Amino acid sequence: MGISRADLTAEFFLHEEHRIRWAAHRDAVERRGWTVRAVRRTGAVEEVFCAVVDGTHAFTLADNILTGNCHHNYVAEESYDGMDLLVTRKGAIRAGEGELGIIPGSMGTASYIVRGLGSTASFRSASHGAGRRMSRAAAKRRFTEADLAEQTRGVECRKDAGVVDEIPAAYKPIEQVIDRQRDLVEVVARLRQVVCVKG
Ligand SMILES: Nc1nc2c(ncn2[C@@H]2O[C@H](COP(=O)(O)O)[C@@H](O)[C@H]2O)c(=O)[nH]1
Ligand SMILES: [Mn+2]
Repeated sequence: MGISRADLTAEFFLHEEHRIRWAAHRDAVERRGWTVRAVRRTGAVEEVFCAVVDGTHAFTLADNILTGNCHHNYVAEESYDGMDLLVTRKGAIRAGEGELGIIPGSMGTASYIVRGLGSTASFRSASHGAGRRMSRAAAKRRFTEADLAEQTRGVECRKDAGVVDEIPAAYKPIEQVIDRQRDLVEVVARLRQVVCVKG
């Protein structure tokens, strides 16, 4: 995967020094046709944006925001009003009081790091993402690769027909989805989409 200078805008860069370096080398020759065939150790040290904490699957973002893996399809034994229940979170995350979670938008829109408010009305749960506004089949009928390229402009990601069913317009507006669950979570950080890797 490569990030091409020509595809980037100044807003892409989180660090001022990186923005300045990019601006100074804008006219550098692009090597779009190149293919990575091998990766070797060079001893070079680069600045990174997050660090994994051993054993916990947690990592920190800029400003020391601690976050981590966030499951959204599982069953857990939990107690409510003295009753021991099996809570199934299928397309939902746990939002216990003070617990951190991730609520993503789509390939082209923002993601949110949130902190649960522990609402028992939702069995301490919140949404696991913006959620679909149309099926994968409907998205494929309605949108083209060109629409996908347009809606993911500035994001380094696949833009081919194979992922048109995940086009941003196939999902609900993440800002609205977050707004409508203010009683379940508080926003810790809004993350701007830069790279999206499909597994
Ligand atoms: N940041 C991204 N968010 C995405 C992507 N594909 C989907 N989504 C959002 O997450 C939920 C859950 O997705 P799922 O594929 O696990 O069902 C979904 O409702 C979207 O709001 C993505 O590529 N990047
Ligand atoms: Mn997806």
